[in-house]
Amino acid sequence: MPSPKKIKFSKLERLLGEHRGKSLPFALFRNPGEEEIHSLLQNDRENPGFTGGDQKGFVFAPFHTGASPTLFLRPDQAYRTPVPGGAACAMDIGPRPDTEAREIHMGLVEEAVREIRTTSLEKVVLARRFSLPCTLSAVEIFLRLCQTYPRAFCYVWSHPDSGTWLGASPEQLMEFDGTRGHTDALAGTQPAAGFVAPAWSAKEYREQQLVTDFIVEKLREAGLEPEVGPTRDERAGALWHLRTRVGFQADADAAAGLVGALHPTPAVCGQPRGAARDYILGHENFDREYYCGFLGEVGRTGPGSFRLFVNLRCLQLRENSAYIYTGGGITADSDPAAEWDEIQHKSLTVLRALQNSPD
Ligand SMILES: C=C(O[C@H]1C=CC=C(C(=O)O)[C@@H]1O)C(=O)O
Repeated sequence: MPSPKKIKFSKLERLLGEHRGKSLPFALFRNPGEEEIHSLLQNDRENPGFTGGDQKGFVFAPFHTGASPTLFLRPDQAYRTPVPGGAACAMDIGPRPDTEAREIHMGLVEEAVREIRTTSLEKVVLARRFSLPCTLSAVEIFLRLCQTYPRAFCYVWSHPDSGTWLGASPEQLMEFDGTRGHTDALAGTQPAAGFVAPAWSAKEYREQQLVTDFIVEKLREAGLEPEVGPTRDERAGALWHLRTRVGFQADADAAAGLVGALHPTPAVCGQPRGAARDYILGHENFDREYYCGFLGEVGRTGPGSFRLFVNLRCLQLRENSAYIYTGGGITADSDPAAEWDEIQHKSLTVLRALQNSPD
């Protein structure tokens, strides 16, 4: 990978304009807490695939490998650009009420709760996709996400084999520096009213604990020693989640193998995983494609290193419209109306960047 050249935003926009004109792959991302945009551009349309080892670049993987390919971007050009200031979105916009969609989602949740109460399925994450008109450019939306969510992993990914996706993810799948790594168990959701963390119910703790237990089990199966941290409240835009960080020591091969073993975790799929995945594929009326997949930079801080995030709070940009994806974990105690409210709240993360003109 060439070492990234520092360029101004206006120059980046020009380069991207030319690149997009030729339908060539690129990824722009801003790491949590950073004030710099990283841009990686590939000069052809080849997909080298994600092979691990000494690879350097950016991976974009689907929820379910059967349906969409795992894509890998080789960075022929790499740039660093300060995030330009100014366009954060106001927080006062809400999703449009949609009675029919609400009924459908509540029906799905009711059916899943029945399944959970009568079978070995413990948790399943059920999602919804909806579209709305959008004429903003990908870069414009990306900037709004960066400026509005300084603690999220914000990205835009564009590839002829996947289309254009954007998001502001609060969830790290795994970070690994060559010897040490960690992964996050993130689940449980409540709307944020101010900066005081909410009180959590037993249902939310249980939903999140399932994710931590799954991660611990996968680490042990890989012969690694999980270092489980405390469970904390985590603010993500206008939401709170519960997060437990699990650290480990590993070599590069073991860490790469762990990515495959962990994905998709019960935070985006369910438990037991096979039954939850079958349930999702059989009941959701759309293809998740890259929603609930993972993405991130590979090989930047050394051979075998990576920093991967779960593709949540995301959208797919189409011609003059956007598909928004949002889901939530269903357990035996789930209340269908509350689950609907939860996914409506989650959709606000990207809706704000689409609907609100910052001018
Ligand atoms: C599946 C999503 O969120 C996951 C991550 C955090 C909290 C979640 C929850 O409370 O259900 C979900 O597991 C989504 O945002 O579409």
